Amino acid sequence: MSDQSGADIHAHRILILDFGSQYTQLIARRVRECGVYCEIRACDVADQAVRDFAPSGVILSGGPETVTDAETPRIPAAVFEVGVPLLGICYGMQAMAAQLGGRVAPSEHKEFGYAQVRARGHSRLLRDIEDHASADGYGLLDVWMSHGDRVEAPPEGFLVIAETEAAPVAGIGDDDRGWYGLQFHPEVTHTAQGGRILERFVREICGCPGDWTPGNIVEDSIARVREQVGDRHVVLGLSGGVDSSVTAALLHRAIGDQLTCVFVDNGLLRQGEADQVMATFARHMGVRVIHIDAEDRFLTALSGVEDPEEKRRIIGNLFVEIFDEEAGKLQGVDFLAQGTIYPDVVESAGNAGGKSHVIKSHHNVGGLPETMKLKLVEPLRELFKDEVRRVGLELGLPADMLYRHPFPGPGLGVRILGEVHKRYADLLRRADAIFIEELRRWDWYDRTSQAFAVFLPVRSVGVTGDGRRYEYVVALRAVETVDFMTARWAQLPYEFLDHVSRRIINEIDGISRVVYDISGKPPATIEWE
Ligand SMILES: Nc1ncnc2c1ncn2[C@@H]1O[C@H](COP(=O)(O)OP(=O)(O)OP(=O)(O)O)[C@@H](O)[C@H]1O
Ligand SMILES: O=c1[nH]c(=O)c2[nH+]cn([C@@H]3O[C@H](COP(=O)(O)O)[C@@H](O)[C@H]3O)c2[nH]1
Ligand SMILES: NC(=O)CC[C@H](N)C(=O)O
Ligand SMILES: [Mg+2]
Repeated sequence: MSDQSGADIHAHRILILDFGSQYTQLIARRVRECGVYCEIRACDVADQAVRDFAPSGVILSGGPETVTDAETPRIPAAVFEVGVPLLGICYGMQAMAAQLGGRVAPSEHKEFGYAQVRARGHSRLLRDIEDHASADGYGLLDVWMSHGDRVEAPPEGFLVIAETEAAPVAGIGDDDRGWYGLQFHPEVTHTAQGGRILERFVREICGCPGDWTPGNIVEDSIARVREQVGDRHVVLGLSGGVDSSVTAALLHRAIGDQLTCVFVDNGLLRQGEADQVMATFARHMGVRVIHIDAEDRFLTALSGVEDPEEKRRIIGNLFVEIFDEEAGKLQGVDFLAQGTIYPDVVESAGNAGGKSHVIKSHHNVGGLPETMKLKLVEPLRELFKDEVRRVGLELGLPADMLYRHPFPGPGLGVRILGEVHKRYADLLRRADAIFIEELRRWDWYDRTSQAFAVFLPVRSVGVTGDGRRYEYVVALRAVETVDFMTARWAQLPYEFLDHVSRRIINEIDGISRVVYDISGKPPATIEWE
């Protein structure tokens, strides 16, 4: 497709081959941050597909396998034949080395986490990029490693461009062909100069101009949606959260009146959510929104159910059942749109390779019933949250909507531990509203990425006035994160926590104790269930 100036915005494109790394999407994201369009394909993609893609460069991801074992993934021959620059990362470099005649072997010296690399300044890839200079003329880089195998000898034509104590060949390069390998991971934020290294590769070495911007992403998504949907109609599950709001704005722009949004009040929403959604979309943006009050249906279906995955499945199924019913009442609806984004997909192990572990079946991915009749439209499926927000700004959505904390589709259903009861949901809604109100008042809302209260169905003794109370416990959770894949607990001031705790216990009969969650992700997750 073309942008307004008529230039083909896909003319320069990077192909990323996925060998099963947890970080493949991060590579894609960093490449896009350089303003360069890219796509991920499985590592066993057909040779013809590589040629058809016509990449300006290819990046080979890391992966869990050992290249010297039998039947482990190999790089398709076409990758070496299309004559463009290559960058192998970790397994990608090891596979490159092995296939081009170098030597790779499992090593006694495994490196996981921080390492310091000595980079030799002569390669085009690493030239002038360093965190510190060493006395003997090497550039020193602070990087992040995760490997047990290593390259022992580079293939012919390659020079060693980086080394560590444990990996004498931590980087290889052939400037003539623009072929490189790095044992460390430039795509993770712990590799301080990683962004620069990837930018050097895609912009300078592959020659991509960097014109892949949020504006172009919007134009491209609109074109794809129009092509997919044609003249049929789409029902969109609109929660009022960031992802479905951006999806709604995008679809509204792409297909106008062919879009109907369905907002489901499942009885597990935040305080005041329904009014807010109807006001923003139906009244101000002129989008058609149907408001369904389904509290009883959800609470009845959840009665007696304690297991979090089971609760997600029930909630996801009911959502789709309701979308199906509403679609049936309208004319010509073939599609269901959802604001699914990449972390929902990877944590439910729904990614292309399917090699990641299931952490939680996010209701909109793993929780979908097999009998669903509607086809999915998910234009944000490959983006991370912060990219979604940039797309939303581009679409003109108000910043206070885009910078709202995310709220999971199963809502309070996974914030009430174990069985869900209406009384618990009502108590939790009030505690949560106090917490959020105070975060805003103390100017902490925008300094945390997600904050909420969790209902613990255990009772604890308290004393108010001279009376005994034997009531429930609420945990407060606040985290800082960029992409919600990893997170730190927020170091909220003690005075603030003290104030919130008092308000919750004093104002809400039925809660006698408040605790603060100090677990990171990993090893914990953001939600408690
Ligand atoms: N109450 C709801 N009514 C209709 N659809 C919903 C509702 N809750 C969730 N969904 C659908 O499920 C998708 C995933 O929910 P999720 O909470 O991950 O995203 P979101 O609500 O759009 O954004 P955010 O992550 O900011 O909360 C939504 O994008 C939306 O399509
Ligand atoms: O739509 C959703 N359906 C779900 O089932 C679900 N579970 C977690 N989340 C949200 O995902 C992000 C990461 O959460 P976790 O660290 O708890 O997995 C956080 O932002 C969570 O709120 C969900 N969102
Ligand atoms: N992160 C990776 O790509 C690891 C590659 C290979 N499995 C090793 O241990 O060296
Ligand atoms: Mg949500």
